[in-house]
Amino acid sequence: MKLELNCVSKQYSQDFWALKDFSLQLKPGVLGLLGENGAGKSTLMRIISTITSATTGTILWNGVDIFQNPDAIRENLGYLPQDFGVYPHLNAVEFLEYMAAIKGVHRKEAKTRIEELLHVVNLYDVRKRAIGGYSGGMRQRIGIAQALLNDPKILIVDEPTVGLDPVERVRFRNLLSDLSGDRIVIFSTHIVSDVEATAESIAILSKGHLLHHSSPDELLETVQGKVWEWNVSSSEVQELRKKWMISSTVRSGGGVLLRIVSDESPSNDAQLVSPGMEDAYLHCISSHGKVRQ
Ligand SMILES: Nc1ncnc2c1ncn2[C@@H]1O[C@H](COP(=O)(O)OP(=O)(O)OP(=O)(O)O)[C@@H](O)[C@H]1O
Repeated sequence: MKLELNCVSKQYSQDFWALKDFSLQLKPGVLGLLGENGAGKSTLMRIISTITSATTGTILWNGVDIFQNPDAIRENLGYLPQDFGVYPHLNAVEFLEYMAAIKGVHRKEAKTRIEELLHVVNLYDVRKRAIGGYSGGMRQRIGIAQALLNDPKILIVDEPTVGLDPVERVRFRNLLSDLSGDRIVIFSTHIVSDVEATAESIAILSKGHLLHHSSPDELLETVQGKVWEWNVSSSEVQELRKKWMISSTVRSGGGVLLRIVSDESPSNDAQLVSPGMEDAYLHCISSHGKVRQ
């Protein structure tokens, strides 16, 4: 099972490329697609889902060109878009039956599958309640259930954790991780901690360019020996921001504990500390700061 993206680009206007020469090979497991707002994540996901066409490049699903032959990927695809809308008056079972009909899943098969999926996403007990009364996290879980109706080999979820409270976020990313198995799961987010725990590989996208693709450990390795903590007084912080890349500030005692990503020690008083994923992401984005369309 292999999804190969070769130099995929999307041009929206004469001088604006939302995606430029994006190349990646994907195998089963969770890919965390990390990038700020406007980085091009949704554009990429819509292209893979064959909803939007690419301007140039190719995507091969098990060797078959999906732009020439979109059905090859569509029948293997589950997609949860960012702006997933539900029918508030339907209950979970009615909604999933409706979605199964649209996807052409046979009625009898759909019944068993829906029952099974309601357990997987932990909504079985509330299956008869109107979806309009569900919390944000419950809605995202019904969204995942609809994306899984055809037991897809590729599951694409676009910023599913936006608006979820911390408990629901953890529950949702654990669910994605459980679902990966022999599937390719592509999970986009701008929240670093979302991908840290669940993704087998992380792709960092910025201004339409793929900046980095590796395992989480390899990404962390890029900032090994470059993360420092330094206690300063709060009046110094603003000035230090101009000079150093500060990944976090924490009030401590009368001062502020800065976390700085830098090749060199910012001060004799600074201490080298273990890097975190947030530091690595920041380092990656800023060291490619000159990337432009
Ligand atoms: N249909 C469109 N026409 C013109 N520009 C578009 C269109 N869709 C997206 N864009 C622009 O392309 C860029 C990438 O958008 P995209 O939605 O792919 O980013 P994203 O990483 O998913 O961001 P977000 O997290 O905000 O959804 C943005 O600057 C966006 O404004």
